[in-house]
Amino acid sequence: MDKLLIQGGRPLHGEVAISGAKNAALPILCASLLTADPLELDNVPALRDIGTTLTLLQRMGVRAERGGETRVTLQADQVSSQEAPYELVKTMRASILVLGPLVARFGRARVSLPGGCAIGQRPVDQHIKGLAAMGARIHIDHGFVVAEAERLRGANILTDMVTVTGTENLLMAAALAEGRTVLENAACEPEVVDLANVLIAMGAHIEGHGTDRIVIEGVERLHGASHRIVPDRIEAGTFLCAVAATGGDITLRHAAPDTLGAVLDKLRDAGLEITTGPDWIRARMSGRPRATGFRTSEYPGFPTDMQAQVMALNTLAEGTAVITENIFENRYMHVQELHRMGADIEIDGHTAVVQGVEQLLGATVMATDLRASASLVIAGLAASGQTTVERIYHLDRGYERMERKLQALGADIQRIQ
Ligand SMILES: CC(=O)N[C@H]1[C@@H](OP(=O)(O)OP(=O)(O)OC[C@H]2O[C@@H](n3ccc(=O)[nH]c3=O)[C@H](O)[C@@H]2O)O[C@H](CO)[C@@H](O)[C@@H]1O
Ligand SMILES: C=C(OP(=O)(O)O)C(=O)O
Repeated sequence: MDKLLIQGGRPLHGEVAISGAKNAALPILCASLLTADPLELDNVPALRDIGTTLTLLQRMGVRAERGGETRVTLQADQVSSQEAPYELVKTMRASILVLGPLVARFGRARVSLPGGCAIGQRPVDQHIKGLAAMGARIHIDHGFVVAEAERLRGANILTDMVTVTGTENLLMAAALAEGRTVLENAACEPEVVDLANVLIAMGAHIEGHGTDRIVIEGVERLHGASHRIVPDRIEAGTFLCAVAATGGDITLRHAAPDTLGAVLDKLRDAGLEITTGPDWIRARMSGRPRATGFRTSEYPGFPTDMQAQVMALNTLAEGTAVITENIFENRYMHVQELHRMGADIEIDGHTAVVQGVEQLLGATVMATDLRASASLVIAGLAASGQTTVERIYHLDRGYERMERKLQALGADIQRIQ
């Protein structure tokens, strides 16, 4: 299993290109199931999860052709199976995003329940509730969600909580349903907006995307489209945390600062000097960061996907930061690993109290989930001595060869087998 070897203490300098957003690309790849026409995508990130999704779609009969580094063309004109097997779904929970499109276009789906996940139980009951409201006959059969419907009917759906992939599944299903669907308590994330924009380009009638109330007038069929995936705001935030921890001066290219408001606010509070343009962010840091507490919440609040990374920054900060994780019930797996590097963090339920220390010490640590692995890399870049991060397949799920991007910024980091 690959590991990362990091010699800490080097400031970061230079430019880094931000890749397309994982959490936009995943639902948009699944949207290819909604039409027999080609869906041409650009700025698709080269990530483990993208590979898994393409494998899943190809197993169903979707044709997928890569054109160059970041271009993918998909065509679902020869789909032969509406099944998503456990061995793929268990490695990537976002596989549930084929459920809505399969039922909407083919009238049936058999998708494995994702199973457990490091950061929480992450059920899909709201996805099921919404599709049932649209007339799908759904039951759980030996660990699979089995759904059938001659044609989905529009419905008024109020989800019990804000769910990003739940909103996305129901948005895709409603695009081909008969009549009007209203999604209340919908997710407002930029990745949901990007999906809606692709669906509109494919001929869907959608209004209110980006707000908590989305109205969809279903159509008989959708056609192909071309689309460029939005930049990954979490990758951008991760690099900003890295330079805030190591010191230095970096510029992020192909970024979307307008999707990072809450994160930029907190990192400025921590002492990061940030300037932005339409598609770039420059960040300069000298001296020790200041402790910066936050509470995670749905967009546009502080994103849970940035919690572990800003916690890593806080372990080195001057003062005490109080962090509350409100989205997932077990998203502090990185804490025990940060402790191994000398961090002073106390957990009390959903709250973490981080007392900054002068210096972290390099150690061998183990990645437990995607953003936990990013927080360990950030800590290793700032620590004194060598840090080995094990099980970095977690990191590869959501970051495109992070070590190469960091090497280009001057970090001493190597991938080893
Ligand atoms: C591929 C993708 O886009 N992943 C993102 C998506 O995950 P994902 O869509 O899985 O996360 P949700 O927004 O659905 O989860 C939010 C909360 O609702 C709960 N819940 C959700 C659905 C459901 O049917 N029942 C239920 O109880 C979850 O357990 C969690 O506590 O949004 C999360 C929250 O912004 C991000 O951390 C993930 O990076
Ligand atoms: C939790 C995340 O992704 P996923 O929902 O794919 O596990 C993430 O991107 O931080």
